[in-house]
Amino acid sequence: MATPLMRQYHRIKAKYKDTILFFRVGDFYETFEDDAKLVSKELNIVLTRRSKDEPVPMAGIPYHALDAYLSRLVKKGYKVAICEQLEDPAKARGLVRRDVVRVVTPGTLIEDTLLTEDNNFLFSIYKHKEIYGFAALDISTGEFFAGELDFYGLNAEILRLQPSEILSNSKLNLDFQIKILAEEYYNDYEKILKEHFKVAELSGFGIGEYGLRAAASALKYAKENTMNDLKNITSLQGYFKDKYLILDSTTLKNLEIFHNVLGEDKYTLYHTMNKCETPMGARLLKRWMQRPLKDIDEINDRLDAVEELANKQLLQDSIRTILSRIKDIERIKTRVSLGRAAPRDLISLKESLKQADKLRINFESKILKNSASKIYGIEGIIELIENAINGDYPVGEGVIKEGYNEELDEIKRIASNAKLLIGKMEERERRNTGIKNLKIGYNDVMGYYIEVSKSNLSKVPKHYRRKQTLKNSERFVTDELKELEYKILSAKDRIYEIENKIYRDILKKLGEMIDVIERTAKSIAIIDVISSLARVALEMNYTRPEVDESMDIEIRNGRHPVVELYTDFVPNDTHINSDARFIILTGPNMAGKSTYMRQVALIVILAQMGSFVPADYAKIGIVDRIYTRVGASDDITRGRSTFMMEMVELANILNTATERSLILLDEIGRGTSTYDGLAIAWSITEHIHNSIRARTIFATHYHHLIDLENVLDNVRNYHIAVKETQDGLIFVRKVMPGGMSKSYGIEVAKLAGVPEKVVKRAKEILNLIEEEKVIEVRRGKKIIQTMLFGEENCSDILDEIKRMDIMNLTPLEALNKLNELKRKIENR
Ligand SMILES: Nc1ncnc2c1ncn2[C@@H]1O[C@H](COP(=O)(O)OP(=O)(O)OP(=O)(O)O)[C@@H](O)[C@H]1O
Repeated sequence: MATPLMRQYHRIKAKYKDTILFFRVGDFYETFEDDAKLVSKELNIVLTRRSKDEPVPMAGIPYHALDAYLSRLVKKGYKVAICEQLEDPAKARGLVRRDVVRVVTPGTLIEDTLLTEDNNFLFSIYKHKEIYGFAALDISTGEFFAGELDFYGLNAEILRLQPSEILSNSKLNLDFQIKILAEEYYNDYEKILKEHFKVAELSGFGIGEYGLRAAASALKYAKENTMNDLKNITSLQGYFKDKYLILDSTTLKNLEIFHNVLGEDKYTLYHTMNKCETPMGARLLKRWMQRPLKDIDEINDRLDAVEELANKQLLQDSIRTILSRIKDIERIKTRVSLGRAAPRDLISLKESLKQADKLRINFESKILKNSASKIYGIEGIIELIENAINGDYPVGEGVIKEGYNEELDEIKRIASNAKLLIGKMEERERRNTGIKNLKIGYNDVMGYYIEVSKSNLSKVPKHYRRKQTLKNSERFVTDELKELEYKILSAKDRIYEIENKIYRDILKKLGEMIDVIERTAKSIAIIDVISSLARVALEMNYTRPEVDESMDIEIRNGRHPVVELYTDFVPNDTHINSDARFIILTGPNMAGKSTYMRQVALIVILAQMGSFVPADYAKIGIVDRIYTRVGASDDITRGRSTFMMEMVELANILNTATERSLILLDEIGRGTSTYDGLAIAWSITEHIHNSIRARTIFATHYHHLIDLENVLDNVRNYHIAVKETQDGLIFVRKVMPGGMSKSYGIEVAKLAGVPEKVVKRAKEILNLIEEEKVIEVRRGKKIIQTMLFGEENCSDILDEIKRMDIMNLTPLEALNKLNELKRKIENR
């Protein structure tokens, strides 16, 4: 028979079946039964039994360690329901009332200790046929946006945002863990959104129905789990992909924008460019990098701002000093509006706003001017916190400043008076009784007492009442002492109550000014990003790019922003325009082909996000999407071969690229036979050149492809020069016009330390192949297959046929001639 406590547990657990239930019992959060087994395994804590009579598996954690354990479970993707005691166990009659106050899921965190500086997105998907409505909500910052995408776009958006939790109305073939939500989360979308945003019409959002459904589900889910009405989420932005340069997931990966090939954060474009001083700035920089712009005016506005700060180093320095003193007020704002901000938060907010005030500088450029002008109305907040908050003290124990509330001050006066009187009383009683070591002490059990040592007991006056006998002394109380004690203790309770009420009021008042904090946080973020871009521009010697509607990508002395940090970098030029749209780039392995192609793409991305670029000069005709087909990595998880992966990616490029896109191809067709590969590479080049007409750089080993320059108008050959010396190859890393008709695979193999014998033999075989014009050599047999590439190999036979005078041949002679020709061909 279960005890009442376990019955209560089961009742609550039944409502939160899909979560781990943390059940508060005294100073512990306990888990029971299957939860306990799981938790003990995942957190490596002891699995015990509740009691001998009730052998339920149990594992508990001390209440003060909650956040640390929570964070570990949530990181592993678990949902945890926190069940609290809703009344003081000392005062409860019978079983303490308990209920769940919050369900913690990875995508709905607000606890500062569980969050990193990065955004923490909850992502929701509503699939309808081929349309994917989606919404991304970060309740820790209040950011919320929604839109509609196709499958590729959806995938890219997920990769970009790295959400902590993904919800969906239906099963999807994605590489991410997805939680299927009931239809009701999506169906009531009109009601959910209208009520939350207090609007009569949803059309104002400019977001399609499926995007709205996804948004509603995210909001409902977040509200349910936080058990909060999430007033901090004040707007829903439309996500319109036409506005941005699209970087799909493959491209983000290949260009190492946010993660390098090893999946780390360092040696990435973001890491290089992020010199932001505030978390708000760092998050915004990431957003700008995820979504470079296409609108020339908007890009130039950003560039103007970067230029302003890049040119004024003193101003830049002082702005950065100011920014470095600003805390994450975007997150504090959220905690204020959720009523969860701690005194420390308010102090940080006040100090940050004081700094923000200094950013109201007379800027020249539009964006900076605009941002500075939006920092206003902060005095009220600063004043309120300054007047009310005493310091980082616990609420109820002195957090409210003297002079803020009369009633509180009065009670504090009474309490401190009583304390003073007790202090005086000690003196007086020593005098009156003549007991020199008489002491007034305090403990939680007895309250105030007068302590007299055994040797002085005879001097104790009659009105002292004995309370406790210790080894060497006795403790007494008097009516007067108890009266003073009552004053002090009841004052303490009152102070606790009043301070809590005042504190809540302050949070409420701040909550009413939340738009001021939000506006200021946004301005700070923008100023921070601009100053970060200006700092990089200055430190790394970047230049302002020209951005226009042309088809040009003209770069002089361009550099790879990341590789240049750790090598002696050789800058290179790029000349792409409407006449020279398709670059075929040849050069041996290790020459720097991939680095060069990435460098071009990164410069385009930087330019369109409004940054200066690593080059002496750059002119970029707006690009609408960057495609990359780089390197070969097996996608073992999906069971696709390297070649298959390559073709899937190619299909995507060929089906969706436009004339405005930039395509980078590295070694197409490597995973198949040489003929196949060459044939595919050839026909893809023709197709992109003739039909898609996108700007393209194609790095290849197939030096046969350089012949295409003669056939296709807009193809240009370039190669990366190497020097051949007696000791082998030297890479000079210089991109030069013209194709390279030789590949240096064997030399590179030698450089890599392949044994001399193997290298020598490879050279022999290569000579054989080149002399005999064969391309396959099997098992030591010399010649197996004649190369039929191009007509010249049979030209002597063709000449012979041309020369033949058929009219003067007898049938037998003709037959003999035919036989002879056949034998000739067979012998090749
Ligand atoms: N312009 C440059 N200046 C200095 N070092 C460079 C330059 N370009 C590339 N490198 C260095 O050369 C190395 C090889 O470059 P990369 O990977 O681009 O060669 P690759 O031609 O693409 O080789 P593969 O065909 O084998 O993939 C890189 O590690 C890089 O550090």
